[in-house]
Amino acid sequence: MSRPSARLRVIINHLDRHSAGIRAAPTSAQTVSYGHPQRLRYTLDNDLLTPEQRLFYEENGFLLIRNLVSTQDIDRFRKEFERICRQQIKVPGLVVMRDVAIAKSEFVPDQRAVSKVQDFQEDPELFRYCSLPKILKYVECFIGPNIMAMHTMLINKPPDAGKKTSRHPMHQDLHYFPFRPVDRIVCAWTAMETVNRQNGCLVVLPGSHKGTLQEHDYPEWEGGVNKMYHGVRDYDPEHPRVHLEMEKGDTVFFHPLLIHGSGMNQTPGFRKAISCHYASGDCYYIDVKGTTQENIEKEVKEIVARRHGVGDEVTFKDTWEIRGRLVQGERISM
Ligand SMILES: CCCC(=O)SCCNC(=O)CCNC(=O)[C@H](O)C(C)(C)COP(=O)(O)OP(=O)(O)OC[C@H]1O[C@@H](n2cnc3c(N)ncnc32)[C@H](O)[C@@H]1OP(=O)(O)O
Ligand SMILES: Nc1ncnc2c1ncn2[C@@H]1O[C@H](COP(=O)(O)OP(=O)(O)OP(=O)(O)O)[C@@H](O)[C@H]1O
Ligand SMILES: O=C(O)CCC(=O)C(=O)O
Ligand SMILES: [Fe+2]
Ligand SMILES: [Mg+2]
Repeated sequence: MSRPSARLRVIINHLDRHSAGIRAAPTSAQTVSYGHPQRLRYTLDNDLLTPEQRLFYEENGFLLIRNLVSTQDIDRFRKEFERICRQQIKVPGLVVMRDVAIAKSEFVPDQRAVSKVQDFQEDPELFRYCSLPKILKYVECFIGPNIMAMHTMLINKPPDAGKKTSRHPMHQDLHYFPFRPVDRIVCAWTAMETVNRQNGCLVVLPGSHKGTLQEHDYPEWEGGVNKMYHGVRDYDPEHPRVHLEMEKGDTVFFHPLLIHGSGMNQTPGFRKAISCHYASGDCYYIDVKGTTQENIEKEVKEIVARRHGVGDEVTFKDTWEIRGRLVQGERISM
């Protein structure tokens, strides 16, 4: 763990004074002085992040890197997504999801109705995203050199059909994950076009990663909620939040306890983003029995049972072990 330099302490003071809205860095330089190096808990020593960036992640639970993924790469991901939607290729293990407002209507589904594809680890073109050296260099700063890609998504948030079902309730991604330690997990989420309040950008509660995993359940939304879109149970809409407006290629890295969601898409276009959740190859699986994660375990097992006609022999852990792919270093205990 590095010793904060004099420069770092200057930056902390600077952040204190200037981070309006976003929670400032430690309230005094003392809290990360030489005597307390353990304060840097969420990032590892590295040559990439500036002290400002490192402290920002420590304090806020996310870090936004502008213009990280190239236009060429994003255009290729978009083309591949379109091929999947047109059913020109079939990807083993891929989950295609339609918005609940469309799935539950008489509407004849066309490719435009796909709101999300998940688990594209067997699609070499989309999976390239998870192995991009530019992304992995950042991921390593949070979880170390052994890197597993655990969960992949391309989110195609549809124009809201009028029931606000395009929203994603505020949640912590750790709710879905039966592995630990929590600080060795990180999400990379890249905007595939401009994302703003109009088309439903990410909304985050800065600093919420310092809390614990909360109880999650379906929010009581009149217009319905998408399958598995659990939200934190006692969501306080008064909590200060930050809208992450991003341009094509901008990438945010965030901690799995950070409370986040996304607003409704009030534009006629589909809002696209691609993401991957990474975990260290030396993370380990936990049994979620008796924890707040029991409800999601049950739901996942029900879906697996229906889709694959299997019973209790497939565990929650198995569903993750099968999906995980090593992208750098060693797969030790995952
Ligand atoms: C960090 C992680 C964060 C997250 O993972 S957030 C949550 C991510 N979402 C997921 O994991 C996706 C879960 N979705 C799925 O597994 C599938 O899309 C789902 C819901 C099982 C549907 O699978 P399909 O193969 O399309 O099956 P189907 O068309 O025969 O529909 C079966 C029943 O499901 C319903 N359905 C489809 N899409 C839905 C939706 N978006 N929300 C709620 N219900 C939905 C559909 O109406 C049908 O219901 P019924 O049996 O007719 O009553
Ligand atoms: N009861 C709830 N439980 C969990 N999450 C919620 C709840 N109500 C709203 N949210 C989530 O809070 C976030 C903000 O939603 P909201 O629609 O109020 O704002 P927005 O559309 O992002 O921004 P704007 O203020 O510009 O409309 C979204 O992620 C939304 O899904
Ligand atoms: O792209 C979005 O709307 C956020 C999705 C998300 O947070 C998730 O699926 O876990
Ligand atoms: Fe999420
Ligand atoms: Mg709104």
